[in-house]
Amino acid sequence: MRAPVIEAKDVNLIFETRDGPVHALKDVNLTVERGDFVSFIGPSGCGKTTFLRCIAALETPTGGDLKVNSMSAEAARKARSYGYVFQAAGLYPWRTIAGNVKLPLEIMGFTKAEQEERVAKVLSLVDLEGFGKKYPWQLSGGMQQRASIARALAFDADILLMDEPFGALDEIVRDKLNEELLKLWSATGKTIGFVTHSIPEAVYLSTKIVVMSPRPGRITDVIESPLPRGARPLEIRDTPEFLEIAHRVREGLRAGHAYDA
Ligand SMILES: Nc1ncnc2c1ncn2[C@@H]1O[C@H](COP(=O)(O)OP(=O)(O)OP(=O)(O)O)[C@@H](O)[C@H]1O
Repeated sequence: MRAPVIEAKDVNLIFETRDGPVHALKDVNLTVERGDFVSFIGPSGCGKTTFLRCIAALETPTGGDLKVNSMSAEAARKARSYGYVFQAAGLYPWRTIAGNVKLPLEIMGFTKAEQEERVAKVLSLVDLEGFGKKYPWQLSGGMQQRASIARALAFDADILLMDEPFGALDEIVRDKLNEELLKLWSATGKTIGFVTHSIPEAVYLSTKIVVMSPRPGRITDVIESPLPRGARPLEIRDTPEFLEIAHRVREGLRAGHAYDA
């Protein structure tokens, strides 16, 4: 049996706002195992980002229990258990690509030689060899996002948290990055938590799809994908198995809305 990396038991998070309490997460129960690729999908406000932020100890649940690598989320953050990729690449324009990727390593006190070695390794993992000396503005949006993935991978955390990393990119670039991300995931064996609004993206990438609904933010379905683990050709999206899972996700999203009405 694979080891659990994320274990959420009855996790609740209520934000106290001026307009009253907002139940961003209600009774969330989820186990993510080592090497899983988990997508969180659901309409705006269903708590996808909040849950990812709880895993990263950027938010604290108001109830329940959340373990990351068998520790509290706070301890896992201190142990540098995860890299985080945001929707916007967020690269510093005054630093080169290598300089951006290196930044967390500088902060963590890696030696210069280790920094160089790791930067070369992760830039090659995201297919950006030869671009280390360029500045962010010299790269396309897709390449910038690959650089931000490299930065999140630089210190070799075994969990990668990605909050709609490809949401702002056009579909062709997104397809290519999805394909590359799956290759990277198979090559590294990382556990990935991935927020998306796109059904095809969630189904194409994931071993587990978590369907969520808003008001209160909650999980309405967890789908274990029968598609093969590892690299998947983009054409898999035309197979009956793929379309069947996509249908189940769509039904889950629709059911969540019905509950809302
Ligand atoms: N810091 C905060 N203070 C108050 N309310 C918040 C805070 N962060 C999130 N919320 C509320 O919690 C709910 C869940 O928000 P969250 O951003 O997690 O949803 P989401 O599913 O990621 O949405 P989107 O797809 O738009 O990013 C929303 O109602 C949001 O307004």
